[in-house]
Amino acid sequence: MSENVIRIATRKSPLAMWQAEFVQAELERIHPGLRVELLPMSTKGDVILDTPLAKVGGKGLFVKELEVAMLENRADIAVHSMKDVPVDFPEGLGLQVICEREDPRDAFVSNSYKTISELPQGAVVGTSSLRRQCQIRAARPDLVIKDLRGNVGTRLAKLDSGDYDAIILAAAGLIRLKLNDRIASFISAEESLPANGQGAVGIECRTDDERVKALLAPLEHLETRYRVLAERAMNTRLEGGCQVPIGAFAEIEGDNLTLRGLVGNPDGSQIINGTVSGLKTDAVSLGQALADDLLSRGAKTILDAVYAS
Ligand SMILES: NCc1[nH]cc(CCC(=O)O)c1CC(=O)O
Repeated sequence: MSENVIRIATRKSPLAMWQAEFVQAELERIHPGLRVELLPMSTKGDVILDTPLAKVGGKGLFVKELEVAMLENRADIAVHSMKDVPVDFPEGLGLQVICEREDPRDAFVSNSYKTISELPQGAVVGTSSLRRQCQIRAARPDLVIKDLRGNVGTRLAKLDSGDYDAIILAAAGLIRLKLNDRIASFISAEESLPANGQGAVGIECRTDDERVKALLAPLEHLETRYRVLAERAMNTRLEGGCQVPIGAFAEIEGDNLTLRGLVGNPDGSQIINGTVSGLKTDAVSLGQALADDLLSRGAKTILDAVYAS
């Protein structure tokens, strides 16, 4: 590989392309003379659209092909939404950089209503996220949750065609695609605790590629790293696949990190909440401690029941 080129493997969805082009522009800005090429590709997750995501094997489906491209040296880096990155990496690959986080909240999107509480009895809400479903049903058991797949544009088109009264999307994706005007309201973390890593972009590369690692280093945002490390550590300790409603959201003030976590069941009839605080440099152990706390207060029973079903 030429010394002056970095190749980015990316999914072809508009949001994935935005994220890859963002990293491309940042790298070219920081390193004059560096050429950054995009290698757009389809993943299994993009192809299987008719089956609920929770049933087809989950988030890893969106990253496998990108990882193979890096291992086969057809690409050097992959840019991911941290929310979609599985906790384990294949041998030889690692998450090198976490970039500054966009708004981590969920967004309420509707052409008729401003907030969840404005929705009439029995209204139909679109989301395929068990985390969102659990928290919405806990607050509003009357609402009907209907599966909603596809990229952001597809989901908005399904809302506009009248299949749903409202849909829930990550605010970050809408903001990045300049679709801010579709956000009827932001859903607070109290109403819907975000998913671990939501709104953050991470960059994966070969662990032995010192040239690429040095070029990527300036894109690192340390505060986001601590937050996402804490959130992911909680998920990892819970062994949370995407079959289980889990929320994890960290915030930092000064040197202090506060992590809120939640485990529930899909119908929202049970939710276990918890919070830990400590030094941001202890992000991983804080995440693990919160997971243990949730497990000891009922999360274990919920997780066992969900996995057995
Ligand atoms: N699950 C798909 C996905 N992965 C990342 C985002 C949004 C952007 C982000 O969280 O960084 C979305 C769409 C959504 O949840 O609405």
